[in-house]
Amino acid sequence: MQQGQQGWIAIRDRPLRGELTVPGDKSVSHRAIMLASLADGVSRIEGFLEGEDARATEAIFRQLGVRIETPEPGARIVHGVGLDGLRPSVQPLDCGNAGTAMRLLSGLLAGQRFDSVLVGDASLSKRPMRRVTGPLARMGACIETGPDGRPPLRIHASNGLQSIEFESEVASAQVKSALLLAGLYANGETVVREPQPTRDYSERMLAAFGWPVAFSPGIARLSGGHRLRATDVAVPADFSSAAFFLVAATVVAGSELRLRRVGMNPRRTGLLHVLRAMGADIVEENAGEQGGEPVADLRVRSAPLRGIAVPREHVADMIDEFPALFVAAACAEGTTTVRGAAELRVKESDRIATVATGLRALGIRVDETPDGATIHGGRLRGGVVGSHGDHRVAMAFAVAAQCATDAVTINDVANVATSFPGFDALARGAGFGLEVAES
Ligand SMILES: O=C(O)C1=C[C@@H](OP(=O)(O)O)[C@@H](O)[C@H](O)C1
Ligand SMILES: C=C(OP(=O)(O)O)C(=O)O
Repeated sequence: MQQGQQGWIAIRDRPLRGELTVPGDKSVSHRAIMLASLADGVSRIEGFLEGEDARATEAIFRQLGVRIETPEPGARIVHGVGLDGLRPSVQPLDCGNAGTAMRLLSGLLAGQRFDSVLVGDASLSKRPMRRVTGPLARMGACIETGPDGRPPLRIHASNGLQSIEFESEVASAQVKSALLLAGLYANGETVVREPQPTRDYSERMLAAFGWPVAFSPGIARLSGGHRLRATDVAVPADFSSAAFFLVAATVVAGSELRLRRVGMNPRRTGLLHVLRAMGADIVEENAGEQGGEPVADLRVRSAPLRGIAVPREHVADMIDEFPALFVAAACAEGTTTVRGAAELRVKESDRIATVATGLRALGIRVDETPDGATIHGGRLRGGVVGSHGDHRVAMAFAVAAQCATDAVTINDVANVATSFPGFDALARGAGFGLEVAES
């Protein structure tokens, strides 16, 4: 372990058992703070993710003059300032590790009558921003990027935005949401079309806050000139956090876990279809609704997996689940192929390369392609892997360790707190062998 880094030593312990609730959805938490801040009136958010990414968004809105109270952990009371009530910040706005914060804010701040600067951590500072600044410029926004279209973003005061019809080349909810948020401030109708449908939380939540928005899979449209009305938001548990437990309980023999009240938005549950096609035993129970989102308890029992070709139509619906899926594929019999997932190369790390490198270190053959990989299932052995500062890669290797023959040391895991604070304790409680090691 490198000096000053936090890591894990993970080892197979016992079958995973019990019931657990994973923390609130990150995508919904970001959006709840944003829309509640721009609304007229006071909104209460329940199930807010107490992770660094969502808290970065919260801190930014405080900096922009919004009063946000924390009556108890996981709850927020947001005193909305109305569409034009934000105040400029002299200090840069720090998005930390959160691509969602930076991209959505670029659209929202492009409509303000003041300048803003958005910065991020080392990982976020390497991620591409032209995908949002390009179309926003067509709407009349003036945004300077760092070299090569990377952060920081200097957003100049708006002189008024014009709506556009935009055909996105990448399937990205962040791009779509940035343009819709800019569209709140634009003249006319903003239309976004996507090559594959992506998560529709912005559209659903805008509608819940009373803004007329028309959307169906792959297209969203709204016009400027309305107001947002304060609304209470109940954030469901994050499917992407549940994913690590779905895979772990599937691959560790003798396991049975129940994950309570997991968000089941169909644009998020691609992994469920793929794991089932590989042979997983996952049952949905108590299906219901929470805050306008479908939720269900997921009961998962261990089952042997076989490799498959992941259908391309599921890729966008499981874009954050590939580190976990790669581990499932490593434990499966036969080969699993992933294609059409080049977006993985521009996440918190290059997730194709970082997961492939770690799996190879644990004895698994992985052949990379520019837009995916072929994973040859086999016997995982112990070893040392790095997360490359990527929360989902760290958690995926904690899962991999539960079916490895020896201990796996996972370096650089502090970033897990961005999306899943308390993962290690929850995982240990379910039966993971997982110790924190500090150098
Ligand atoms: O809109 C969102 O909340 C998100 C969209 C996805 O990113 P892209 O839009 O870049 O695919 C996803 O990877 C990210 O974790 C959250
Ligand atoms: C890609 C992710 O988030 P973001 O883009 O917000 O950094 C993620 O959480 O896996």
